Amino acid sequence: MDAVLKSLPIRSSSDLKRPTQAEVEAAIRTLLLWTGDNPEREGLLDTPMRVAKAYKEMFDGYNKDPAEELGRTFEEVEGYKDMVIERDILFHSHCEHHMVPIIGRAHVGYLPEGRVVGLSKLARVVDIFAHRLQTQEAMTAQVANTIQDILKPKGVAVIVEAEHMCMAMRGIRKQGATTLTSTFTGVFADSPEDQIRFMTLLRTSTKA
Ligand SMILES: Nc1nc2c(ncn2[C@@H]2O[C@H](COP(=O)(O)OP(=O)(O)OP(=O)(O)O)[C@@H](O)[C@H]2O)c(=O)[nH]1
Ligand SMILES: [Zn+2]
Repeated sequence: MDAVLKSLPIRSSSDLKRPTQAEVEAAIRTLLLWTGDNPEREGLLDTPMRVAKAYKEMFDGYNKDPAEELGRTFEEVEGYKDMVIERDILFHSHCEHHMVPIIGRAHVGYLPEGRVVGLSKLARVVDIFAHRLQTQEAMTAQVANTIQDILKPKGVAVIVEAEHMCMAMRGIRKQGATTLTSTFTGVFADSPEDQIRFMTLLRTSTKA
């Protein structure tokens, strides 16, 4: 549990009182009134309950510890010394400013140092951080730094590209604009050559 709390972007659990289901549903009912709709009409009667359930699922990253996902490692495959890259990891997150979706993909690579991790675990780490309120910069750094700290490879490279619905659906209303962020740790941090190789491999495709 301590490890979970350490990885959370919040102060400390003692500062926070988790609301009851009834309190959450009342808050959602207030939001329904804020839209101008009538929470008593038939179609909206169960909406507070459904939204509370949906929030539990969309924000389940607060209850998960990325260290657990990265804890099970395998000995490096003999003879393989190069980068391991999992690209096009699709994710959904929510921006911490407006609580509306961020939709994008993450590309995660690392240079193994003795141990490798199951490929799905890289995507799980992305999802854990995506399922919290985020800025794209923070999420990118959290994914890279967590893999670096727990797996301790020679280096980690993470690139995230995403569309922020708060820029598409409201405010400036620029549909299709995407934000690119990157974090390079370990040997990647000081090696433009490795960063370029990572980006070159990301663009490499054997698909027709
Ligand atoms: N750096 C960064 N900014 C973000 C991210 N998600 C949303 N934002 C921006 O956060 C800013 C919040 O700006 P504010 O002026 O406080 O809020 P606002 O009046 O709703 O801003 P507008 O979106 O310009 O209408 C906006 O410029 C958003 O585009 C993110 O992941 N990273
Ligand atoms: Zn936003």
